[in-house]
Amino acid sequence: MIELRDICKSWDGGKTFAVKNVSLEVPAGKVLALLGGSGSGKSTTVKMINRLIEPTSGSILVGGEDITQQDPTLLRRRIGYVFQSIGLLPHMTVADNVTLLLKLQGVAAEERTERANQLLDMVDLPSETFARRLPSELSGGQRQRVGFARALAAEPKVMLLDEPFGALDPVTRDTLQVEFQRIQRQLGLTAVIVTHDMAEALLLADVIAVMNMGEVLRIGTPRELLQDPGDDYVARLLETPRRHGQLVHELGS
Ligand SMILES: Nc1ncnc2c1ncn2[C@@H]1O[C@H](COP(=O)(O)OP(=O)(O)OP(=O)(O)O)[C@@H](O)[C@H]1O
Repeated sequence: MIELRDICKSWDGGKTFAVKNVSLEVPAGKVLALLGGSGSGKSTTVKMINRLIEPTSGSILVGGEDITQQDPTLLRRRIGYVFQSIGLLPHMTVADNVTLLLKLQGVAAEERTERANQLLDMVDLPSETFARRLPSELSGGQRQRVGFARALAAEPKVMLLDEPFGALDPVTRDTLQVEFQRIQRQLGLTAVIVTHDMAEALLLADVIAVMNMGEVLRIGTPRELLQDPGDDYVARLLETPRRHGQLVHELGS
């Protein structure tokens, strides 16, 4: 469903590379986690899939079609995008934020209201309570749910998520991760999720691509990485969730 072929991105005419020779495939209905430290090229990679950033070289296919042949605005309507700062419009109600794209597409008001209510219920924000609120009247976790609902409004088959849970407290984060997984499976979404958290990648992804300094160091299923990290950096990333799990287990036994 998503294919990156030998993608490079340089911001300085080829002296350095933010992303270097990245090739990845995400089959339909699967979740790929792009995992790595700060500045490793994760966001740049994901933003090239919806043409917020243009690659220096290489090609990207979504649904088998080269995205450079597609109108960026239409492409972005087909691809849901969730990011940490969410970007809700402050003067619009939650319902209007969720269905803004549908309004731009000319969908009638009555149908938009119905769709907003469905989407809000789906992300566990009961519409009778939340639809008429303004973003400023929500908690961070609730705003992030609205961001999800908005990304789902145009019924995308592909979803890009850039650190969607990064700013949330651990309990809200855990709840939203589980809900994302439920919705992703229910709708059969193909997703790329950017994270620097190995535990999150292990829990949510079918395949993990570990990035460092713009390159993909290792690709594998969570099980494959756990059984054979194949690289010192990957092994170190795996140590933290393992050690935390063991410590918690020991404390409780
Ligand atoms: N607009 C830009 N102009 C110049 N350099 C950029 C630009 N955007 C990103 N970079 C550089 O590209 C590299 C990769 O950045 P990117 O945002 O993809 O990293 P990341 O892995 O998502 O990091 P983080 O986890 O901190 O968000 C970094 O060295 C960054 O400084």
